[in-house]
Amino acid sequence: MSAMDSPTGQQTKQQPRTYDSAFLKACRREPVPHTPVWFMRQAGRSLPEYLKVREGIPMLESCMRPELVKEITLQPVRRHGVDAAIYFSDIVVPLKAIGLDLDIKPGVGPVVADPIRTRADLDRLRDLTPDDVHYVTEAIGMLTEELGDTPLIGFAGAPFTLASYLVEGGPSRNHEHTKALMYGDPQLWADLLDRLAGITSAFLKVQIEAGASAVQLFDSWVGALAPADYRRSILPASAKVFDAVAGYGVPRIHFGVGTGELLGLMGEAGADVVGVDWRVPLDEAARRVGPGKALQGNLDPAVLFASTEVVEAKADEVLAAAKGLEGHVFNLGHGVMPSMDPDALTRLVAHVHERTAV
Ligand SMILES: Cc1c2[nH]c(c1CCC(=O)O)Cc1[nH]c(c(CCC(=O)O)c1C)Cc1[nH]c(c(CCC(=O)O)c1C)Cc1[nH]c(c(C)c1CCC(=O)O)C2
Repeated sequence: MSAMDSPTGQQTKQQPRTYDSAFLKACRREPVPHTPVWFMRQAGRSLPEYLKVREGIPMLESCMRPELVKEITLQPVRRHGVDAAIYFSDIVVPLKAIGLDLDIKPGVGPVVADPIRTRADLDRLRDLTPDDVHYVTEAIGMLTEELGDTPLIGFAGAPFTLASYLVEGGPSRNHEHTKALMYGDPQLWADLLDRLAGITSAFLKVQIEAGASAVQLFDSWVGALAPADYRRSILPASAKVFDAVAGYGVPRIHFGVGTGELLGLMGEAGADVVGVDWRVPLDEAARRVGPGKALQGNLDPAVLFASTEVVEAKADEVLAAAKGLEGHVFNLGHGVMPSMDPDALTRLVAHVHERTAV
């Protein structure tokens, strides 16, 4: 097989269609025709058309049906006119794909039957091969065709956030078992994160080679850690993931919640774009991250429950704080909530486009 027949060859051929999009330009810190907008969790339960196509199909099963994944990924692009699509999946999909016994419980989140806490448990975390997630390659192939010049963002969970679900056995407020392992057995912890970094890298590579134009690494719960612990116990594994996909030249976005004290380190791990939650204004976030990186964020999602005037005024505050940035991708400070009014999101996209049009 020659290089041009390989999935990588296809990627090279597809890249130009999305290359000049506002989203990718902002990620590369180039001038943009308008500030690009997308929303974390834009595909999902805030949309009636999502609920309709998902009816009776469990979450993880829906992630393995390419036609359905394509439809759900496209829904927010059609409805809101966002500048990028995010691949419909979940951070636990690659873990399910290597055979772990886990499920996503509605209203709860990922639940793992047998938590991973000992060295012997590590054997259950085998490497991920493209074959394990053939449905991802298939779905992305169909998606990039339909999306045309709208970029598709691939994503994965970062090693810490995945470890938290695996070690706790489910969602956790305090991450107590996870931290006990991290502090109590640093070598086992490092080996666990290294393994997860390998799985995550392989999963992101599959998405990029199938045609994703950017990737986001979600470390949603890493804000639970102090900077010194992040640097020692997390950064090496996240850096391994970013290094593994550096050669593709697609922008790498890194996001977590409550990460005000970690923004600089998350950039250092190798992100091109650092996602910021609503707690730190973007001008201050830029000081913490330093030069050479774009920022993504950061309207408080709860603002969307206020009146249109309030939403627009708060969005303008975000845009004002972003004024001097090298590159800005507008987003919420965390995901869309299921009870949000989809029309408020559509109006917000139009408002940001209008306000920033050059
Ligand atoms: C921590 C995390 C998870 N999953 C994800 C993260 C990181 C992002 C974040 O910080 O919010 C990532 C994720 N999960 C999902 C997406 C789809 C793409 C998109 O952003 O639109 C993405 C990017 C679909 C989903 N993932 C999930 C749903 C809801 C399941 C359903 O529709 O029945 C969707 C659409 C389930 C899920 N999966 C997870 C949680 C916490 C939940 C919610 C549990 C609940 O309240 O029901 C784990």
